[in-house]
Amino acid sequence: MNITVIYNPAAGGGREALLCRFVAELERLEAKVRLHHTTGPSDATRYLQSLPDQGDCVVAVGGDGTTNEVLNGLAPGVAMGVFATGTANVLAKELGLPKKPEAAARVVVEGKSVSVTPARLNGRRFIMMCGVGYDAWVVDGVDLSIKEKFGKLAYVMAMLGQIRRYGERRYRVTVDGRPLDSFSAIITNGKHYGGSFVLSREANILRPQVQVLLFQKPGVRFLLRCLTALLFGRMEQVDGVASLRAQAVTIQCEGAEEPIQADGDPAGMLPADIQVDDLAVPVRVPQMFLP
Ligand SMILES: Nc1ncnc2c1ncn2[C@@H]1O[C@H](COP(=O)(O)OP(=O)(O)OP(=O)(O)O)[C@@H](O)[C@H]1O
Repeated sequence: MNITVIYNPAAGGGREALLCRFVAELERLEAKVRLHHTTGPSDATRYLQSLPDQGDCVVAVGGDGTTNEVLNGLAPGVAMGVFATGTANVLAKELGLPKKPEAAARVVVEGKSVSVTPARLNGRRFIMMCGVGYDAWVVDGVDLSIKEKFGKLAYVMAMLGQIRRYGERRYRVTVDGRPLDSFSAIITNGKHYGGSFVLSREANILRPQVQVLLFQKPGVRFLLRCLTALLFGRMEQVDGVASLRAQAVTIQCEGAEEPIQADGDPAGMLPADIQVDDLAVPVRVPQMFLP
């Protein structure tokens, strides 16, 4: 098996020792490994696009941002693997990927491939989720130096910092042609969010559709109810949260510059045009994986 490993030395504060163990196990399993260290944002995508042959599988070693950049450079038909060394690692939680480097390497070589259909946000692919409103403000508000030192705590601080703003913007979200209003929206491919929290029990990463969660009531008390429900995996039961399956979504916000996040990183500004992609990606998962 020919494997291209893309390692982000900045993800999760750097995990060089884990990378070495991961690569050693791949080689022990007789894989031929080509290793690339990313040099900055978008480097993974550019590097992959420059390769005449990416091999049988490209493995992202990093967090969800690295996986996103690998996904956007992946050639059609090439499988994608993940060894999660980032901060939140939502995709790894969704796919039940092991944390230990040796076990993660075995999934790449000895696991199975499942078809995951990403979606496109303004033309660029994402694999887990994108969002506007509170969700995007939190991603935008993360202090990167705190994230580097203290990991997930940076997200908690950003969440607290943005709570008061919730409800200040109303978005027009058109879900498969149906116009709806919302004070925040998350468009998700999978069930998980922010690590191991379950955002949507309706979502299924193996289905070529996205799940649209709309937060349709304003007010800090409503937001706190939603955040509490997230802790217990009961978001879709909250009165005022709508959960809809969709193929195509547009999001607009009149008269304001509003950020979007995709796979946990800033992804430009509204308006947003989100479409389920035409092409599925084979993703390496454990033999036992069930969605
Ligand atoms: N050499 C580098 N130096 C600094 N940043 C980099 C480098 N290579 C890639 N990046 C950027 O680092 C960002 C963060 O990486 P990533 O999201 O994988 O890790 P994380 O934020 O720790 O994890 P998670 O997204 O799971 O919380 C990516 O968006 C990528 O553009």
